[in-house]
Amino acid sequence: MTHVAQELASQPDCWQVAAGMADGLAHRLPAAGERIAVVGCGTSYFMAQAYAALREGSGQGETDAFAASEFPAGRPYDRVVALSRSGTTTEVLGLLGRIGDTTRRTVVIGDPDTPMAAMADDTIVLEFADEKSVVQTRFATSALTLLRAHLGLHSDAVVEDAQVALAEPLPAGLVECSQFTFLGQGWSVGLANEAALKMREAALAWTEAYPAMEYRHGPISISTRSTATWMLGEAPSGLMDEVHATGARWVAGGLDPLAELVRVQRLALAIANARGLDPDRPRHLTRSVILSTTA
Ligand SMILES: N[C@@H]1[C@@H](O)[C@H](O)[C@@H](COP(=O)(O)O)O[C@@H]1O
Repeated sequence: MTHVAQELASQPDCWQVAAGMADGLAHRLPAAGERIAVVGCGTSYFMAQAYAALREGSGQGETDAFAASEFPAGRPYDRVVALSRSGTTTEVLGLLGRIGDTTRRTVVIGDPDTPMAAMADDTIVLEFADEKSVVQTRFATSALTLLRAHLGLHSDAVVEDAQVALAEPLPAGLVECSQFTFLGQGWSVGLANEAALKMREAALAWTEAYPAMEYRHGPISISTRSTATWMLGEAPSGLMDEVHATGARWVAGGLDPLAELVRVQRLALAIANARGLDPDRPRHLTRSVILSTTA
């Protein structure tokens, strides 16, 4: 079994551990009313997008998400929350070094013995969710689960949904599709972006991701009979019919969107397998990107 397959399958257990940590860490996570930015690269950025939408939606305070390389200068945040499995990603280190001392730096990382920990005011380590693989699954979803639980938006039902996502057969015929589009709304937009990234990283699949309503404004034009359009979370009314009219396959499930992401991770591995790819050795990728110049 590949590392990524093993790590992917441990997500229900990891989410339970992560959610169980939320109360004990409450004083170290953003308090209601704080103005925060949440940052990361790749998968960690997409988790940041999801968390920002959840926190804003819950009325806990202004929350902006940025790819670490795009963090704007001069914004007066109370706190920056950086997500990074490796704790070594150059763009995150660069921004932690740039921000002024009036902004608190909280990092959520997988490995304590890393440069990011040394640059932070507070380091939350999710060692139990760290991974051997290049392609991230459980670290990112566990970090999001911790943050989601801190907002009071996690329940055991999410873990049960993840178990269902691991046990149920994948929707028939998806492995043969030639193009995949993932759609989300609110916090699941970040998850749709992550779903698309997983399919690219592990399976070299042509994937796109959009906010569900944006899909109607142009991207739907590439839809064909060999497209799969996968909605994470509840679909806007009428969208399924519009997708069906293009001949594409529509996929949607009643699971929590984070558990739906687990189904997509499984699909990515199934496609990698069908194409003879090793998802533990994804093309052109490394576990962490360390650049010689700071973005
Ligand atoms: N190929 C990896 C991505 O899969 C990962 O999401 C990103 C962020 O890594 P980290 O969370 O360690 O900062 O780094 C690289 O780009």
